[in-house]
Amino acid sequence: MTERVVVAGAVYDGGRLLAARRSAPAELAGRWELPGGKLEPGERPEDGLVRELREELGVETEVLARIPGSWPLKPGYVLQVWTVRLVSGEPRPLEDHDALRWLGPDETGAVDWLEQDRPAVAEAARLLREHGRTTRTGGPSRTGHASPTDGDGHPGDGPGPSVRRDG
Ligand SMILES: Nc1nc2c([nH]c(=O)n2[C@H]2C[C@H](O)[C@@H](COP(=O)(O)OP(=O)(O)OP(=O)(O)O)O2)c(=O)[nH]1
Repeated sequence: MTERVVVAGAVYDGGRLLAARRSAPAELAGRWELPGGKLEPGERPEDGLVRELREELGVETEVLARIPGSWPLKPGYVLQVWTVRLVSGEPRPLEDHDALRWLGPDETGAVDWLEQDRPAVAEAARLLREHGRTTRTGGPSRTGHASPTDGDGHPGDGPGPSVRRDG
């Protein structure tokens, strides 16, 4: 049996990771996940992920890199995860979710993730922490500009509530 792939995004913006709380089905409702959905037959994973994030959250995204691994879900389905950069739009819980949260790399333990998402979330947080040390990702960049190349950056200047500057 070929397994069907569920593609999910570790969506980054302003040095934080997006968590989405499922509203359905009943057995998953209330638990947090990386947003995404089922890949259509013949669809490239990167294309499917951009499509799902547009449908579910109303945002445009750019897929960055695969987080190595493949995690079993319900029988016949596996989860694969990519890091994703938010390009434009403000994520809204349009489908499948009833709440969204931006979490700093040291805050990912604040929500009750689905078990199957935990390894990818841990790796996404690690990458975010590592990346945050070498680039200025502290300030929110949800307006679409993502080239913090000049100026001092002052990562704490923006309204982002949960950005840590240490480390
Ligand atoms: N999107 C997503 N689904 C996950 C994750 N972890 C996990 O167990 N799942 C499960 C929940 C669902 O049973 C399945 C994904 O289905 P979905 O309902 O999000 O997919 P979809 O948007 O394509 O919806 P549909 O075709 O069923 O209408 O995988 C995750 O991190 N992201």
